[in-house]
Amino acid sequence: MFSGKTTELVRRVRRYQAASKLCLLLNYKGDARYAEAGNVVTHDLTQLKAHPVETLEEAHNRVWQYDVIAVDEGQFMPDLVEWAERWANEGKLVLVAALDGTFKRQPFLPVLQLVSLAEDVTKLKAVCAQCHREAAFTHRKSPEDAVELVGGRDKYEALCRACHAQSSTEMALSSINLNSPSAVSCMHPPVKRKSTRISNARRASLPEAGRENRSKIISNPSILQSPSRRRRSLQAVTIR
Ligand SMILES: Nc1ncnc2c1ncn2[C@@H]1O[C@H](COP(=O)(O)OP(=O)(O)O)[C@@H](O)[C@H]1O
Ligand SMILES: Cc1cn([C@H]2C[C@H](O)[C@@H](COP(=O)(O)O)O2)c(=O)[nH]c1=O
Repeated sequence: MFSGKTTELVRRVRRYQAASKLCLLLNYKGDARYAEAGNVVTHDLTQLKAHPVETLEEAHNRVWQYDVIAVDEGQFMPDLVEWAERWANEGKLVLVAALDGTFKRQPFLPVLQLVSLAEDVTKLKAVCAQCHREAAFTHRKSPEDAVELVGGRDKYEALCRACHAQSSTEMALSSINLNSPSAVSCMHPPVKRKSTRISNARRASLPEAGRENRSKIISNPSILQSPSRRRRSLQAVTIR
């Protein structure tokens, strides 16, 4: 999120409109964040009139009138692949802005399927809200676990690899109530693992309560997955 997907979609639609192309802009109906229902709105509040839908099929009976079909929030369209591919095969120019991954860095599968069907793919990045490097990932700041949770700055921030890993670990730690027997019983017996040892600086930053119990918790490798901050980024290159 915050990488400029909607900004780029709006830029391209306006450019085609300037070239007298008829453009249909579709947005996700479930995104009721903004007063003007259905409009596509960027995080810096640029707006463009759009048609709200829950599925792309809902728009099919009007698509014939347009040259360009632009879809925002493509990750929420359950029939994204089927209709984007069909309209493209019918000669429409189809533009899709979508998240490729969830807040857990899991794939939004239809979006990744579309990558192999598309002629062009642009992956945009935001600025890491913590360290100001390039940010390719989204961190959810609130505790909800469902994949779909509409929100903006109130619930999400863009983070780089290292800051995302660190924030996810901190969320996992803070979600464990140290006084709860169930939290304790789900832990593995403490294992000495060099790579998961907590530093004195990190220990000092933890809340007073339960500080001595933290070493038990971080010995559970499923909870602590933070890579070293020195780890390099993963760069993927696809060749067609
Ligand atoms: N961490 C951030 N990195 C980059 N841009 C940000 C960030 N936080 C807020 N913004 C603002 O968000 C705008 C991009 O918004 P938008 O196009 O809606 O992004 P997306 O659709 O990818 O979420 C930027 O132009 C900038 O003004
Ligand atoms: C990462 C992630 C995001 N969402 C939601 C949050 C926003 O409503 C949209 C993304 O909007 P943007 O145009 O990219 O700013 O998706 C979600 O439901 N689940 C997630 O994992």
